[in-house]
Amino acid sequence: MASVLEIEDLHIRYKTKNGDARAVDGISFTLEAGEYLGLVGESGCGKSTIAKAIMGILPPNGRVAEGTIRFKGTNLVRLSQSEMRHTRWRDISLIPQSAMNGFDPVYTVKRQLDEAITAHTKMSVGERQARIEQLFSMVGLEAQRLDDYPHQFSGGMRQRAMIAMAMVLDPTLVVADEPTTGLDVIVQDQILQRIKEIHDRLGKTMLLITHDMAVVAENCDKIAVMYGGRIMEYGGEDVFRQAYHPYTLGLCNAFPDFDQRGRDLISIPGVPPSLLDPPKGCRFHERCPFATAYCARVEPPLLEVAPGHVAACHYADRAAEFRIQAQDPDTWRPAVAVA
Ligand SMILES: Nc1ncnc2c1ncn2[C@@H]1O[C@H](COP(=O)(O)OP(=O)(O)OP(=O)(O)O)[C@@H](O)[C@H]1O
Repeated sequence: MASVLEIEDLHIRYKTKNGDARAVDGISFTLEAGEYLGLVGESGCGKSTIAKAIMGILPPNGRVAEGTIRFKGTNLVRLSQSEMRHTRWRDISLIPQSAMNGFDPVYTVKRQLDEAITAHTKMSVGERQARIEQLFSMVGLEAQRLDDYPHQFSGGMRQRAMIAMAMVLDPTLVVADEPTTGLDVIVQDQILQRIKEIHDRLGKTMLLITHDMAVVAENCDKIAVMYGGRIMEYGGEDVFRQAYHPYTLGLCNAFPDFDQRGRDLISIPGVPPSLLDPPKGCRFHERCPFATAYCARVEPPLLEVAPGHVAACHYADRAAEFRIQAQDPDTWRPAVAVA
């Protein structure tokens, strides 16, 4: 049987006045039914672009230049706008960033859920009412709030309602793109908990996009680490526990609560590369404390480092040594000059 989502050698470009930004530059990954993948990486590495391409909502200056996005075997890249409209929400839905979620302020939340059901199904009034009440209960909203307008909800409640909207047509795949942005920490936890419950109880296939390593470590069973438009490391929970890529090691160092070591946070020096003209060789070499001249010249392929675990580092065989050195702040202090 076909995988739920199979992305192969995906390249996405944005036209800008300074040239094409290669936001996604040769990415492949697969999501099997019921998997929960966390896509993590610093701001600007291309995470949201992947979400938009899956949903078929790239902005006008963005395009898939190469590669395929297969949903249950169908290449979404080849679908017409109207075919994609049919797939969106019914088969694949999006939980967007809470700061910019998509309710219309002039209609009640119930009416907006009802319209989504009416547009895609032939349910009777009674069936629709029952479905909406079930969705409200699933996301932890009280039924007496059904007739409220979006502005009568708190930010956290609106995001719960947004999760209900994403689930309204019982899609196979749910993409959550930074779903807790702008919410306070306690509400963030509650929202992530709800999403995880939906995954666990309904067996939904999910893709969670976030820059927060701790969120991915807590929620997801598969992890992809992105940098500069490419995947640097991919696998199960071991991606964080037994990282092979120096970038993953650097990200783990930079996050609080990520482990119980009670250590100081260490940030990765420098900034991510420009995607208008990405560096030659390994995209991370300019910030990597372990890089050599070879890294600046030759791009490392993603190779298996352990069963079900791949990493794109020429020196993955030295990972045990890197893991120890990466815990020393001095390792990350100087900008690394590569001859
Ligand atoms: N509409 C656009 N036009 C031009 N360039 C864009 C556009 N949208 C994104 N980009 C560029 O594409 C790259 C990837 O952006 P994207 O939003 O996918 O990254 P991200 O990892 O999701 O970042 P963030 O966490 O900040 O949302 C960035 O360099 C960004 O500047």
